[in-house]
Amino acid sequence: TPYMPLPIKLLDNFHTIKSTTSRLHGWISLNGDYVWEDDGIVLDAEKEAKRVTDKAEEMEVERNKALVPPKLRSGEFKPKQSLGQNFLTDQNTINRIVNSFSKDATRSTSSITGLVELGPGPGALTQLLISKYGTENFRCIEIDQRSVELLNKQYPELDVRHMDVLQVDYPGMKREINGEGGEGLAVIGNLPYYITSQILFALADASHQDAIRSATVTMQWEVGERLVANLSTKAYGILSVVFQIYAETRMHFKIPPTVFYPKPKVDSGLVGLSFVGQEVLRRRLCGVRPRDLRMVLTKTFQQRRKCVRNSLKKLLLEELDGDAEKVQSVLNAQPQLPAAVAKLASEGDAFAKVQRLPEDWAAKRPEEINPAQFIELTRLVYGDELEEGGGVGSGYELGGKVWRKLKHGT
Ligand SMILES: C[S@@+](CC[C@H](N)C(=O)[O-])C[C@H]1O[C@@H](n2cnc3c(N)ncnc32)[C@H](O)[C@@H]1O
Repeated sequence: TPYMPLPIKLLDNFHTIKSTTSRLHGWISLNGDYVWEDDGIVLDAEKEAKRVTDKAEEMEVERNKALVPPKLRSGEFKPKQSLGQNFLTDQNTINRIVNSFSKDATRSTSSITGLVELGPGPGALTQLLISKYGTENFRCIEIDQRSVELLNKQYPELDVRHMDVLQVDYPGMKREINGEGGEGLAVIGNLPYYITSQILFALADASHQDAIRSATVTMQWEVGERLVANLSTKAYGILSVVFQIYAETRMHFKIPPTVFYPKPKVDSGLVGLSFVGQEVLRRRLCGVRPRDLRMVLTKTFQQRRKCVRNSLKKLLLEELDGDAEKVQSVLNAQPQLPAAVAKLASEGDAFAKVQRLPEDWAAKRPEEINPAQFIELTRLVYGDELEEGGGVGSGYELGGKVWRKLKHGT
């Protein structure tokens, strides 16, 4: 259908087809049909890819021209500050957010099979999402009864759930839409900023069970900066470490206060997260338990100016029943990577390649330790679930609620 998202992944494949044989074997048209070389059609792959992209964007612009953000009659829907209600009023920004969502959600697969909007409010994003994806596989989560009523009236087919976004059972919702073992959900939302971190941590937990594939969400600019922060910067902290282990993160663009009503006092950013999924996550953690990682991160970043030796000493004393000698020997250890991680590193895996702790790790501050190294630091303090032969122990659960218990902002 003309409303199908552009199959970016398929276009990637399409390039691959050309590069391996230096001749074009096939191409994909806008409606998802393949045409094979055998059909007698030979095209310039890059030109065709560009043509398809341009055409899709042109159609998108045309289609969205008819849309305007919902106008609320005065007195009908007074924004509540306590619920973080800052409504989008600019259709161009709405289009850009939804376009970024489509890209994030189709990075590893060609189509979106289940989507969830967090906090639809009066429906600025909802309207465009329905026009692109329909209502069947779409769920909205909203705590404000007024919004639920408004959306029910406007889109009777749409499933709007009147509930707290922090109580969503994502694995259950995924099963409901896509069945057992189906694709993870794609999440979108202009979030209520007062619970941003908690929402994100709940998504990380859900990704333990492959319930979430991607999230494209607005947040306060500074929080977004923390998610994508590089090592040794002021913004680097728990959010950076967790989400750079659990996902690929990207800052799509900055959003000024002027496109919201009422105008927030801060700049916003649209962040895209593509969760790596259970299999890659298990490989990255290689037997380390997420709840232990959480403890190490909390202890070290609580005292971000202190070196790791000092901030972990108390924790180690507790773990090692007060045996100061053992604590010293851990703090002086030069740990090797587990064989499975070393193998990945030697094969060029970008994450594993930087996973080994440096010699002077104990003298470093937490902001100097990269996300992969935090996994090794946790292994050192708490051990892991690896068996004799180096395999991951049976019964090794990633966990249901691990991250979401963290206090907001830490
Ligand atoms: C920033 S507004 C976005 C509204 C709309 N999507 C837009 O872009 O114009 C955040 C929305 O989240 C809703 N909300 C706030 N706290 C919530 C919670 N705990 N659970 C579910 N929804 C919540 C608010 O009622 C509001 O509609």
